[in-house]
Amino acid sequence: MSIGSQADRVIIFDTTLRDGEQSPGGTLNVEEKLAIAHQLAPLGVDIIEAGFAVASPGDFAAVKIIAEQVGTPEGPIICSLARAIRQDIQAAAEALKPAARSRIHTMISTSDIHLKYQLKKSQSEVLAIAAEMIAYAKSFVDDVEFSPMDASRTEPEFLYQVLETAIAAGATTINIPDTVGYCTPKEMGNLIQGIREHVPNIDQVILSVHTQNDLGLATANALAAIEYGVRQVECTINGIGERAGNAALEEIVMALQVRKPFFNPYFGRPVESDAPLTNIKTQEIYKTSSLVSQLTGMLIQPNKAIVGANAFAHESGIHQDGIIKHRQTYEIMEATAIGLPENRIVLGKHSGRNAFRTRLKELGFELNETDLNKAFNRFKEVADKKKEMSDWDLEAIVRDETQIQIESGFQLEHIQVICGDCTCPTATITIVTPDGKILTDATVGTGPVDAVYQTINRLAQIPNQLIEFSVQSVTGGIDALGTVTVRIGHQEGIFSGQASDTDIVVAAAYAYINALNRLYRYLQTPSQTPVSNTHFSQKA
Ligand SMILES: CC(=O)SCCNC(=O)CCNC(=O)[C@H](O)C(C)(C)COP(=O)(O)OP(=O)(O)OC[C@H]1O[C@@H](n2cnc3c(N)ncnc32)[C@H](O)[C@@H]1OP(=O)(O)O
Ligand SMILES: CC(C)C(=O)C(=O)O
Repeated sequence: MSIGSQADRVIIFDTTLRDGEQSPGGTLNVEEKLAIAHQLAPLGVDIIEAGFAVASPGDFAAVKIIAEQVGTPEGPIICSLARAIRQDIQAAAEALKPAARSRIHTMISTSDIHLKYQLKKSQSEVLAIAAEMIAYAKSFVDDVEFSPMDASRTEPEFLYQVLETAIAAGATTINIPDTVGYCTPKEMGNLIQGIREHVPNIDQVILSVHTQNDLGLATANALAAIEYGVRQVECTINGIGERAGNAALEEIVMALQVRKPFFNPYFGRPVESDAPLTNIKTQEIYKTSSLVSQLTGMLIQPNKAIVGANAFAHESGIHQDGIIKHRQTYEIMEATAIGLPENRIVLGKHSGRNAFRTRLKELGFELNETDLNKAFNRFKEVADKKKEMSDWDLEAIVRDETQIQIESGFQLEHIQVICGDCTCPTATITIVTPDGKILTDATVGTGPVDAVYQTINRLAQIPNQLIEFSVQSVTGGIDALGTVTVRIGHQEGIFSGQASDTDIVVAAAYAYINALNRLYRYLQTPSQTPVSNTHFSQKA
């Protein structure tokens, strides 16, 4: 089957900042979105869906500043989502104005269940709205993407009709969302094939797919869609997103890279062709993944494909033996391909700034002198307690020491905790309040962390609910750095914080203070900040 005007490689549409940000508790503020967008550009994504401009003043500001700073003529296309509603399209167009190349992505549901219960509209009404709103979006930008939401559960005949109408109205990309992650890969293939056979003008546009991960099939479905001629995939870093998330960018890209001979024929190329299948600079993957995890507070499971801590680790003897004899016995790709360093020199308390700087550079962190010095001092402190510093320790340190600074908030001055099996866990804590007061208090709790949190609550006086508390050991060993992630709830919003230390009670205190500071900042300027806010990881 010909793919007509479709691209000769897979266009990577990154929606980390829109659908990814819909992860409960994983939302981002403007500075954080901008920091991620600045990393998505060198990663080489073709399109950044920077947000949903109409959703909040914060999201509008984020789309606008990303359009200004990242949407340069050489940079990616900047996109905003919009419902098929004038007000949404106007907001998107306005926010996107500064971008050299911009796209409005408008969508409306097409499945019977959505029409009946959500939109309360008939098929003919939806058809008319789609045509009118695509034409309206076209009056602002040439590049208009249309998504029939819940496409995979839409009656095929109606779907074909909507798509034909959307293309006639001026859509330049047609995106097929498996909104509820319901498809199997075979069904996805049939769905795309059906569209390509029954929508007469489909070859005039780029065909795209958006796969959700409810059944853990998002990447498989995206790859199946590619086999059937889709030339744009919508995906997110680390696969984050609404509910179980989206297809992970790093999985799709590395599958296309590692299995190029398998995919080449679907692009009409000889099996052995070496032409790239995406524009992604894979060496930027690891760095991007860490940044997204850090700023969203969404930890990466150790066994996550490509970017998990265990993805390139070999635990068992037979595997280690094979790896020593010949790497490819148990590795289908090299860690360096995603930006991890090849030779891991051991850093410890005797290491100097140069080795430290070099290793950070290998890991993808280029720090200015101030940040480097801060991180180096912390590195020395931790190295005094730990024999060996792993790459993950270094990342935790850089994460803690170099993130975007909170302008105002509480600071933890001192913490002392007494616990054991014959005493009441007691925490004595001193904090500095945002207006400079130094306050000290002590409280008993059911355990050391409970005592710490109760004491901080008495001092800070900001009511909230602890929703999640998790500790992750950064590396193995008794002296490992522990990273604590905390999520707290306050009315509609969820705020999270993260911090690392060799003492997990200390890390817990800093993580909690970081989350509280997010909440505090939100309470100071609610209209400036998204309703559901995110973590902030800072250890003073
Ligand atoms: C599958 C996806 O990921 S879609 C993207 C989902 N992302 C988000 O929703 C995040 C941002 N959303 C928001 O901030 C808010 O929901 C807003 C600003 C968009 C809308 O807020 P509100 O005006 O208060 O509406 P609310 O969210 O309660 O309900 C959604 C409304 O949009 C309508 N709607 C939903 N999708 C569409 C669409 N594609 N086109 C037109 N109308 C739509 C619904 O029918 C409902 O209308 P109703 O109030 O007349 O029943
Ligand atoms: C807006 C669309 C593409 C979406 O996110 C979905 O349907 O899941």
